[in-house]
Amino acid sequence: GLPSGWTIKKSRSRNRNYYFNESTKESVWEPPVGTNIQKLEAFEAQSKVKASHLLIKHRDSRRPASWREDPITRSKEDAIEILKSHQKRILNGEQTLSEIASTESDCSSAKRKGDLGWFERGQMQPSFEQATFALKVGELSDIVETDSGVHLIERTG
Ligand SMILES: N=C(N)NCCC[C@H](NC(=O)[C@@H]1CCC/C1=C/[C@H](COP(=O)(O)O)NC=O)C(N)=O
Repeated sequence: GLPSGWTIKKSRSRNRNYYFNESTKESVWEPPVGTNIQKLEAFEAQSKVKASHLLIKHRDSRRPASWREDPITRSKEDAIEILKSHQKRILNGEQTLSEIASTESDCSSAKRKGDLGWFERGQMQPSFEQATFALKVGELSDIVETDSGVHLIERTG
């Protein structure tokens, strides 16, 4: 929604967006004249997502250890079977992802019921990011593989 020649940049120092004009090289905090504010707000809204996840690691994980088990020696196939059993219980409403993640997730986020907080593109491993941004708020992913292991993801924001 910006006039041509302008781009949005992320200011690290003040954790907010600013607007940069490629030709004049000027930076401004407020959207330049001619910006379609509705479109800009829609774009900025979908740039961050909030999610919780349940991670089951295996012996080929980039770090085959966790708060709950060290070392982790299960095979990737076994990790997928374990995650499928959790997926079934979540899908039939027996348990929530948060409840299971608290005791079963091999990520330190287990202490926060699997919550990873808000994140933007470029922060998580590509397959995890892609899967999360494809979810609607409240939706549960299918099994997602990353170098960390295998995950179920619930988008919460
Ligand atoms: N911004 C937030 N909240 N934290 C930084 C996350 C860094 C990011 N992490 C991941 O992509 C894995 C997969 C999705 C969640 C995640 C968690 C990993 C999984 O455990 P590990 O393989 O590291 O032992 N534990 C922490 O990082 C990365 N680019 O490596």
